[in-house]
Amino acid sequence: MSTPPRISLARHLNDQRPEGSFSTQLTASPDALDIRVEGVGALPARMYAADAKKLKAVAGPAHFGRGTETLHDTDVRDTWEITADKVTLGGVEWDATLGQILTEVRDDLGLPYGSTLTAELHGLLVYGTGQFFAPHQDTEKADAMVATLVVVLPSAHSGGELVVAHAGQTRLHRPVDSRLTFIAFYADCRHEIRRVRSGHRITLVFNLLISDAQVGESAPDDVLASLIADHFATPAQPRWPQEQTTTPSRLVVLLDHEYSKHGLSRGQFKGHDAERVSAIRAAAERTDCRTAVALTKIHETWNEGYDGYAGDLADTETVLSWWQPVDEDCEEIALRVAESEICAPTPTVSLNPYESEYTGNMGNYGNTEEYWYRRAAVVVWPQARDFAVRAETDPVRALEDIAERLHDADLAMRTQSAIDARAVPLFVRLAPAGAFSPCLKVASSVDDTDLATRLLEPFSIASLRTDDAPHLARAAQRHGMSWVSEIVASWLSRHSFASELHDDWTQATLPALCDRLRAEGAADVADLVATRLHAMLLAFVRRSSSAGNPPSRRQDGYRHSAPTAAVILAECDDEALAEFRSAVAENPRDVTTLLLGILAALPQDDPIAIALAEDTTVLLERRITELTRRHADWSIAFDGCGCDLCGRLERFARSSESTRTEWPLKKDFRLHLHREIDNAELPVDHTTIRTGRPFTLVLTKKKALFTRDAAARRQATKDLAWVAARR
Ligand SMILES: O=C(O)CCC(=O)C(=O)O
Ligand SMILES: [Fe+2]
Repeated sequence: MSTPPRISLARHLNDQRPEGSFSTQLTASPDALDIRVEGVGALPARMYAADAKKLKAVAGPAHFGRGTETLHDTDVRDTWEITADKVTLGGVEWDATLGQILTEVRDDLGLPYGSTLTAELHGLLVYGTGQFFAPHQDTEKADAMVATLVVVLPSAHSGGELVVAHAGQTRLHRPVDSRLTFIAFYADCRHEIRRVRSGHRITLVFNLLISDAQVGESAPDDVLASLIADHFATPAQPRWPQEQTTTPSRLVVLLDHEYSKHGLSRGQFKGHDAERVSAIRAAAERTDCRTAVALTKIHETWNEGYDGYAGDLADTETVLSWWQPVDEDCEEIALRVAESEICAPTPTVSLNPYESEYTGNMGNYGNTEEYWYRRAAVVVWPQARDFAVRAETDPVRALEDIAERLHDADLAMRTQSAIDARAVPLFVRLAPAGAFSPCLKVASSVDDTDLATRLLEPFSIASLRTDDAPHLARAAQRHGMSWVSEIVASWLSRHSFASELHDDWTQATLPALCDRLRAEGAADVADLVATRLHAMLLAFVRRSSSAGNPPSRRQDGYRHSAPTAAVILAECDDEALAEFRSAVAENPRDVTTLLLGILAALPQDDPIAIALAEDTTVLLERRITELTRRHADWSIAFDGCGCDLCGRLERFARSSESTRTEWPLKKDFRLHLHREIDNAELPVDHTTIRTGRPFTLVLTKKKALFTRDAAARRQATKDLAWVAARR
């Protein structure tokens, strides 16, 4: 199998590695610098134990930073510190000497030619015998801080070496006796001050700040450009024999140094990262690709080696957590990238993880070690796949972007979104909150009705807001009324009619949405939405009234959906109202609960309220008559499922004399009757006597039937009076 282009690319970038290093060491004559310390006075060019003693007398124990905290712990850092405000640097030649040193440091570290470094004194440190600073990274205190500069002052000592590590390499810095020794290193490199064995190590520590650090233009690199083009043209290597792979959507080139978001935004690249970034950008431009700077989180799981064998990489996951495309705003994202999209000139394993975890005894899996890293990266993707790449990274924003551009009726964009088959299925899968409006905007602007359907179908009515009205109107114009009708039907079908979401949407949004649609000249769309909901309302009434629906559940449903029904009826025409009235007349069971709720939700003088009040009155009067029970009348209204057994139960229930009956019945029949009685909430005791074959079902009417009906009658009478008072 041939080498994947991304691997050749990593090798190529390594070959191109410029001379820039992660640390450097220079010296100057001690005469170049005069130092005064408050409380001590001028320091001699060469210091001895007595000078160190004086310095310690005005110094405090040094602290170190961890996250946002400042800590003191002599197991981590054991040294004396004099803060910068107590130290004055001077000398006729000092500025010139430092300026020269900083230019050399810039070039040695491989920082862009043309950029300027400035040194900001952080403090003066005194390490006595046994003192040290454990391995650590310096916090980049200012946005522009790229490196740390240490000036070791002439003072005899042994030990106290400064060791700097980066990307698997370490370098040991020992000062040059009787000179000022300048050691500079990138602030993200781990470094330590080894224990001082004798004498005193005395240093000045500076933060190095960079300005004018824009990445320079690189001469186009033909090899790089053709490798990038190959990467996007070559399907990923299959991970198992039959795997169907596609060509990668992006290339993620991992950088070697660590950066803050701010540093990346400002293009403050360190060492050979700077060259790499500019070379990649130049090559990307030549291959019609776009680029972004990004931050990644990498999680590696290693199987532990045994018997001296190295472990192997069991699993790795890389997530882009933040990015900033060129000339655009930055954005927090969360996108998993495939291994086949990653180019790592420096392997992640040779860097320092920010967290690690060892898991022993994993049964079959052996022991594993897990590591987490943060790495900066440059992301490259073909202009032609811009939409798909952005859609995956941030679907909502990508759509908004397209929607914006479509607004200008940009024909090119229109065709692009229409043909971009890679992206649309993604929205359908994600249907993220917030994507609805941009999807609707796009759908209202493309001629491809099929694409419009695919974009909008996955959503529910709950996503449709009043502000979407103009776009819905436009989409209706473009794709036709039967298209809107289908789309609206599918949005509405996502929730059942009396569900909370449905109710909330109808009550909060429907009236204003219909108003807006009418104002936009799309009354037909408003009517369509209202008609669809009206049809759902009628179906709900029919469904609710079925005999199998327990009365208490039916009443609850009616009580809940009455305000929604009122809103729907208010949007409908006379014909629709007439239909509703006849549906109510045909399905009278408990429907007064619905009607009373609707009346309560409407103003008294509303024509709908007036019409429905009439129906309510008729139904309540009829109900009061039904509930008026003669003394010792034991009849109970019941209609069963229509089967013979239910017929027999109905005769028993409706009989005004019969109060108890015993039916020897097989188990299935008994079960059916138990269920029917419970469902209808009949005031009838139903127990089984478990003797003989078959067992006997005993039905006994409960006295509660009299109190129950009396209470219902009182309530109906009250309701009737309430309706009358409103008229
Ligand atoms: O003392 C030094 O040389 C450097 C100390 C250091 O690493 C720091 O202040 O962060
Ligand atoms: Fe440090």
